[in-house]
Amino acid sequence: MSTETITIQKLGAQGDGIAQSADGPVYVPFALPGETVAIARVKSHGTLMSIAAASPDRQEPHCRHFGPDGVNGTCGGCTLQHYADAPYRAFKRQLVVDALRSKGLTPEVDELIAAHPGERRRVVFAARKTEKDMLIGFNQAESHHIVAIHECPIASAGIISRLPAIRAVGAALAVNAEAFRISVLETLSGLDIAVDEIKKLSDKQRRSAIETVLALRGIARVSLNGEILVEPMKPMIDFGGVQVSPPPGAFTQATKPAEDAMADLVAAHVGKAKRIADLFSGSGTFTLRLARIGRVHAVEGEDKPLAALDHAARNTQGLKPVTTERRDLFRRPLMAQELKAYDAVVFDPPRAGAEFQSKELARSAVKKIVAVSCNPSTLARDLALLVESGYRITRVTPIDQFLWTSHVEVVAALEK
Ligand SMILES: C[S@@+](CC[C@H](N)C(=O)[O-])C[C@H]1O[C@@H](n2cnc3c(N)ncnc32)[C@H](O)[C@@H]1O
Repeated sequence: MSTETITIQKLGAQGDGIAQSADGPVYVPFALPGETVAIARVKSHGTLMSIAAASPDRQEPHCRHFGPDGVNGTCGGCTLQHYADAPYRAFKRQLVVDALRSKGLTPEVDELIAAHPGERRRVVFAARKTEKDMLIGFNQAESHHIVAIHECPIASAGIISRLPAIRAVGAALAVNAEAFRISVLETLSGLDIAVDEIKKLSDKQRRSAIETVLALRGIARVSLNGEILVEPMKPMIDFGGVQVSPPPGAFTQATKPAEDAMADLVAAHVGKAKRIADLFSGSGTFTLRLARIGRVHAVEGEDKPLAALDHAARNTQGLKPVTTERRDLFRRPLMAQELKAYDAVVFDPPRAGAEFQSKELARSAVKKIVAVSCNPSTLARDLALLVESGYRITRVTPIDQFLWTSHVEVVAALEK
């Protein structure tokens, strides 16, 4: 390890400060562009030791678990909370601009739709039962160490106020000292808690866990490794005025404001299309809103979210017809021939993007396409395929739902 003083030039795609040294780039977490910092260096990784000249954009962090001096270690989330709002938002927008430019695409990119503290309704906690305590928190960056938390500036008040109940659920289910995960979704009827990575549970322990949960307030459901353990209330979430009960551990957008912003953009881009396909539909975040515009065919790889979506669509008045199809869109994308049935196609794949589906869309005559993505680099690859085949990008909007991180969502509209 060597110690040196360097000047940070920019932030990288993961949010680390990057400085150029004689032997290549050095990545320095928690350092900001323009700062001169002393670092302890191992190869290309620099640990921030002290700041010789701070950026005027450096601000007080919102959380005491933050940074190299974080209480009880450094929580691995929110690594950009010391960056002032305006440059932080400009950095996230620029990630999208740069990713598109790397594929030769130069559309106008909107300002970032901002996220705010207290909006996160979906939080995944790291947990471990010790002899003395039930630890609930977040993993320290690149470590199994759990930074125990009792507050969190990004999580919703409904989750933070129920941390004692979440801790009680963890304690009731933990078998031994192994680390496990507790995913919490705040729903209209209470918390939907999905516990994973606990392998063995005796019948006695199961019964006692159920009793514990039933005595707690504000818990709608607890599931263990995907199976419902106890469900005092059906967890319900609202997709544009339609109530859906998602399966345990189902994908939902992490914040309601970002979900609404994405859904509004998707609906606006789809316009008056009468025949719509919603690919990678999940439990119907976009499908159920789009069903107010035209008939929608929802395609998704998992059974349970589709069943939830189907049930909600069948029990809601005033929607146009909704059909569902379980299909592995990575192996079997909707082919150009099948795409003839639609005026508009929305696709919202996982981080890997939708390369094969984009190739088929590129061969199709679908008039409007809306691409939703949580990964600007795979999005850029997929959009480039569409642009090469004659589609025109009409709007690109970056949206923040993972506050103070380098993750950014994007909604892109295309026409032919
Ligand atoms: C980013 S989520 C979007 C879900 C939904 N559009 C929403 O906003 O809630 C991606 C979805 O793709 C689904 N998925 C993952 N791999 C898939 C595959 N190979 N084929 C079809 N769907 C897949 C996941 O189950 C998940 O529901």
